[in-house]
Amino acid sequence: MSSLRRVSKTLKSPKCLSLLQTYSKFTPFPSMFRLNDHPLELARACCSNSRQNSKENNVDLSQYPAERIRNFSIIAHVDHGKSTLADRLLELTGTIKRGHGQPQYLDKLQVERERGITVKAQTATMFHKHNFHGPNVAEAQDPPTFLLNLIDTPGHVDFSYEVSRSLAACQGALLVVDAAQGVQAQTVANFYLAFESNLTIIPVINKIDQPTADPDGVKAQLKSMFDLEPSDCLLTSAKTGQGLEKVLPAVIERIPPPPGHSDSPLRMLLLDSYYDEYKGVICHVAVVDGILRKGDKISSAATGNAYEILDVGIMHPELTPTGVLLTGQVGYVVSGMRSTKEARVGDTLYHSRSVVEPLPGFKPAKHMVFSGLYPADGSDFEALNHAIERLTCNDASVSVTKESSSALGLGFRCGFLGLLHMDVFHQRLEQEYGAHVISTIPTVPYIFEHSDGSKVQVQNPAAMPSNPKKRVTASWEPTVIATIIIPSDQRAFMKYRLPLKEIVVDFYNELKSITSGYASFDYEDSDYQEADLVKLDILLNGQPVDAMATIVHNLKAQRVGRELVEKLKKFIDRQMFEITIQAAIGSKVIARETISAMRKNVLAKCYGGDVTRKRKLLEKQKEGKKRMKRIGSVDIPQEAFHQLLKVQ
Ligand SMILES: Nc1nc2c(ncn2[C@@H]2O[C@H](COP(=O)(O)OP(=O)(O)OP(=O)(O)O)[C@@H](O)[C@H]2O)c(=O)[nH]1
Repeated sequence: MSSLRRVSKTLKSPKCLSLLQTYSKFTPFPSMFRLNDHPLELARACCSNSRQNSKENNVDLSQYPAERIRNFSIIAHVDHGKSTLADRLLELTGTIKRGHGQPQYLDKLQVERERGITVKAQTATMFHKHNFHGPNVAEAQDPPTFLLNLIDTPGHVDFSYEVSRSLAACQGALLVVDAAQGVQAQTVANFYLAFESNLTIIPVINKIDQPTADPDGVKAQLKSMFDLEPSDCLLTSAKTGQGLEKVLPAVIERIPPPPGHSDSPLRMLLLDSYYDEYKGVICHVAVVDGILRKGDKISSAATGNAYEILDVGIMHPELTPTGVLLTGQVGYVVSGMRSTKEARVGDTLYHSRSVVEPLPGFKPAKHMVFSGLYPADGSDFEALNHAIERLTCNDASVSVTKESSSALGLGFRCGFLGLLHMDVFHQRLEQEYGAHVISTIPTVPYIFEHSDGSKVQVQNPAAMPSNPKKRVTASWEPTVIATIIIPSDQRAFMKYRLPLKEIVVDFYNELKSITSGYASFDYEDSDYQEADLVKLDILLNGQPVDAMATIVHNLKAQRVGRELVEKLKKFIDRQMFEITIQAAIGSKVIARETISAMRKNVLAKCYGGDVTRKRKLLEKQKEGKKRMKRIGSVDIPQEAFHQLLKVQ
């Protein structure tokens, strides 16, 4: 028997197999290992694997057991300085260079940079030396290094789902409050999110450099509203750097290390994902128990699918391969997931060979606003489908179902967490995927009861019968509990129950403008209440346009109908025939406008024989036509659809 066959036979003996199985629980073999492999090959593969696992790209994660890890979020009301503070902490730890020329480093999306808001939570890993026990112990000479995972979260109410998901990976949070503005509506909402998740909360009073800063006043607010001790508050200016040196020591000393058991079977929580053209789906994960190594075989508790870990690492601050993630660490994995449907946020990933109890996951996102999304050019349906699939990988809070409209063709009905969320999703589709999209009037999920006692939830006005009075016996609309804080001389804290539809369109902007930007607003969903609802149809030359239908309160129908037809008249160009625009409830027309006919000859001014000029004008006209949607015989510019979103 050759030596190779002898080794192979020995390896296959029952005793050796059971030893291997026990051993492999702790030291996974490279994925290409098979029992018939040559022992030298096997040894080489194991060595290179462990080298790669322990130290890849100069980051040796084996030095960071759970007690040297801190996972924390930065939460705050919008604009109180989260992203700027995150920048300073990344600079302080040398994770990014000072003056890297890109403020709000973690706001990576174009839409975030343009609007100056955070819409996606972002994670970055930092390393920081800290002398835990004071200067008298031996550690003072060479203080230990801690691995800190920072998650910057959005402040706007529409993205609080991102915040609650981020908190699931953390044991603590920096609650940032503007020293001049004090506690605002999202400060309250975010405090309770963190408090209910049992996180250690470190209050940070930021922007103390402002002339109107009142840190003592804010300390008193934090004490009276949240029972946070004034002596626990850190005072900082993320702009001047004042007080920042106290932030990371507070994180390390006050926030507990992640719990979890390194010797238990692997359980990873899938926090987020996005699609990369070269690597496929990249998942952000938190290792709750056990150890993950490159080459491991993992399974998804949600889908049952199995994958091999092709790459694993941390965000330091960009993807940095480490070959391994230990208990309590937050990082990324690439596992060959092809479709975004496979990466379910909140899923538990575990070693395929083990049996584990799935982690609790996240509460499903509650969709407040629904709107139809259609390709501006009907033939682009597949391209839009592809773009939506890719984008929902990075924004799992959007619900998508296919629908069709007689006016706009094949499209999608999407559920969003709010109007800003809808707007941002729309903008990301255009900017990141080049998709040209028409959105229909946003609607909230209404409930209708029919005479036979059956109830239906209607997310698309087109799905509601034209004459509700005949077939519908009762209707209900969703409401919210709104919190409004006005930090004027006499600080007012108001709580109202409002119909959701009322706050969906422009309520926030109006509130800001009538209070000169001082009021802040947040809401949580509440019960349904009975309401007298009707479907308002829009007709162009007598033909109802399903994509423009909307559901409104009977009392408001007249005003909304008038506004809609006036808006349409303003944005539809005169065409070669007369166009009538009507708003109707059932067969009753409640508003009407007419656009008179004209003959538009773009060449009319081109007397003389300049062929190139004529051609240019015709090309321009053709381009203009592309941005039109033909409904029946009427060309409607995309802008008209956009304007309708703002009515009500
Ligand atoms: N004066 C002063 N301005 C600050 C300070 N920190 C942040 N700012 C400014 O406040 C504005 C908002 O800062 P961001 O860091 O974007 O706030 P944010 O909380 O991340 O905002 P969202 O992500 O939209 O919720 C920016 O113009 C910052 O330059 C500070 O300490 N002092």
